[in-house]
Amino acid sequence: MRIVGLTGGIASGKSTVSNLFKAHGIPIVDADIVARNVLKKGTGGWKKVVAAFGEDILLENGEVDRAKLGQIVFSDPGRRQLLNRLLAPFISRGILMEVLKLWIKGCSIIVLDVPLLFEAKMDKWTKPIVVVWVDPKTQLQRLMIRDGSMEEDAKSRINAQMSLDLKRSQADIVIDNTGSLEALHEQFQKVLTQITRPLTWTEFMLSRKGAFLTLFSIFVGVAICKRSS
Ligand SMILES: CC(C)(COP(=O)(O)OP(=O)(O)OC[C@H]1O[C@@H](n2cnc3c(N)ncnc32)[C@H](O)[C@@H]1O)[C@@H](O)C(=O)NCCC(=O)NCCS
Ligand SMILES: Nc1ncnc2c1ncn2[C@@H]1O[C@H](COP(=O)(O)OP(=O)(O)OP(=O)(O)O)[C@@H](O)[C@H]1O
Repeated sequence: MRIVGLTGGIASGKSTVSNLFKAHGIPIVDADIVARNVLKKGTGGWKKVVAAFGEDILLENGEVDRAKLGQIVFSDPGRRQLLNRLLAPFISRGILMEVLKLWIKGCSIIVLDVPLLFEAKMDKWTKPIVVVWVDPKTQLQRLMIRDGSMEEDAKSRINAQMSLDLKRSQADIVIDNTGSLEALHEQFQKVLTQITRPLTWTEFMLSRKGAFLTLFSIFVGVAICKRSS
């Protein structure tokens, strides 16, 4: 199974791109949805977060007040690291379960849409890594419009993530989403062709599976030679 990593910055257009993958029948594992599920009332993640942040972050119905928790963690790096540390094991486990389900279903290619793919060191699970890049001004504008947020709040959310330029430098494939949706669709078609084509022999040999098969063949070959000598 090929696991494609899809990442970028907040409001850079990951969900827009992942919807295009979905429309082409490619299943998506969305880390934001997994993260929401592991913070639902009564779950292990919820208990840890309530114990660390206190009941003040709860709504009357006992669910986490996401807007309130967001305000706390996006304005305080220490509190954000604490939240990340508490939720990371639940989120990785949740993502792994979703991947396993799709593997059991026999999917040959899936896309992991993870905003913090590099920050959470999940990049090693995925190949190729697609980064949706956008210029900083457009990113800020789109974020403020989408969330109806003030500039200061939007900036603090952008600054809570690794810089988009650094993410771009670590990508296998970059989608520049600064332009129109039509321009995005055009780039997407090329990316789709690129990631759905079969691997060349060299790419396969350089992949982990290829390296494993090569080592395994050498090992079996040596064992057979030893037996027959
Ligand atoms: C702080 C929370 C409650 C705010 O909820 P809210 O509904 O306002 O935002 P939402 O979850 O939709 O996230 C929107 C975007 O914020 C960014 N973001 C979310 N969490 C983080 C974080 N810890 N650090 C940096 N950016 C983040 C992502 O780009 C995400 O797509 C929520 O984001 C959360 O629980 N974050 C911690 C879990 C996490 O790491 N999620 C990212 C999945 S890898
Ligand atoms: N090329 C585009 N032109 C105009 N608007 C766009 C374009 N691409 C995305 N948008 C809009 O920008 C906003 C952010 O896009 P999207 O929600 O896909 O980002 P995201 O990276 O998934 O964000 P998050 O990290 O918060 O989940 C949305 O309102 C979306 O409709």
